[in-house]
Amino acid sequence: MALVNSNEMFKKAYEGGYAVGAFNVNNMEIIQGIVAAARQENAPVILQVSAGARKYASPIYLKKLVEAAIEETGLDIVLHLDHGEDFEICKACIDDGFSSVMIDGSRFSLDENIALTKRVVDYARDRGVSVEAELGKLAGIEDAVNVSAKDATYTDPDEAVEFVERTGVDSLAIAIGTSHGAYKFSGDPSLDFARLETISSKLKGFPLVLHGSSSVPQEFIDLNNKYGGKIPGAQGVPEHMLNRASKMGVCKINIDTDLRLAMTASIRRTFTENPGEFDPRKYLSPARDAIRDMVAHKMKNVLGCSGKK
Ligand SMILES: O=C(CO)COP(=O)(O)O
Ligand SMILES: O=C[C@H](O)COP(=O)(O)O
Ligand SMILES: [Zn+2]
Ligand SMILES: [Zn+2]
Repeated sequence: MALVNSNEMFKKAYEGGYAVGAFNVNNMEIIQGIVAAARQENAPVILQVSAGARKYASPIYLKKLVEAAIEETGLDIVLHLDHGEDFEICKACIDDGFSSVMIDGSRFSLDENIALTKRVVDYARDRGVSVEAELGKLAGIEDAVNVSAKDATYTDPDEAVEFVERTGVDSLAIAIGTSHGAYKFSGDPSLDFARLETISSKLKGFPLVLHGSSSVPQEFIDLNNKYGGKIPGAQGVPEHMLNRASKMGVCKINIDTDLRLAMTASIRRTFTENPGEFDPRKYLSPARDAIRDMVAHKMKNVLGCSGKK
């Protein structure tokens, strides 16, 4: 039981043809729900913290909560920075004891992205911290920046090879049609599997990452809307597509929106069914259970990582 980097986890995932779930955490109940699922499923798990999460909860609280989760569950857990926007935030997280960081230079030119990523890799390597980078641009909302579908660019396979060679990065997030948030497709959902196939065949043995991989289950949309929410027309990545990707060199699959939907649906339900309730424990306990059940379902039926701890 320890805080571990993602290298060994990804090696096993690649060889085993499954993906590890990377779930965004912002508070105690979310962390507890996710690790309860990991323990129940005997599954590897990555807990990731965005810049917004650091701002909301303060890094020290999240770090201590994750340490508590490791101590309580006996699991190996990766504590990962999600979408680090510059060298300084990556360095701060590494210095704070994170075991993995993402440097997201996807908004820069190839050469600038490579230079920035290499700088983080050089700093992280000596400290045993794994580094994820991103090449290509996802549509959707990310740390309050909204990238429209027309500005999204899919990852070029040859650039991906050059990027990995020149940076020495440990994993790479690619753009093949997933996007952040609850509105991923306006028509039929589709991912560019031919592109994924090309990238993974050019980068044999190398772990790829998919961001924006919530499925936005209709069940949660319906529950939210039934109990007073207004989330019409939301659409995610179908689970069978994520399952297919998990067997094609994608070793890490990022999920945040589905946690938000599960948690909010449960809280809305409690409020509607028990309008007199005002004890936070009474609405946060079922919300935590809803997260646990949703994450366990992903591990078992989508990512294929149940039993792979
Ligand atoms: O990629 C993510 C976090 O980095 C989360 O994606 P979703 O918005 O699809 O959950
Ligand atoms: O990539 C985005 C993640 O869902 C994190 O979202 P956030 O920046 O609102 O915490
Ligand atoms: Zn990005
Ligand atoms: Zn992301």
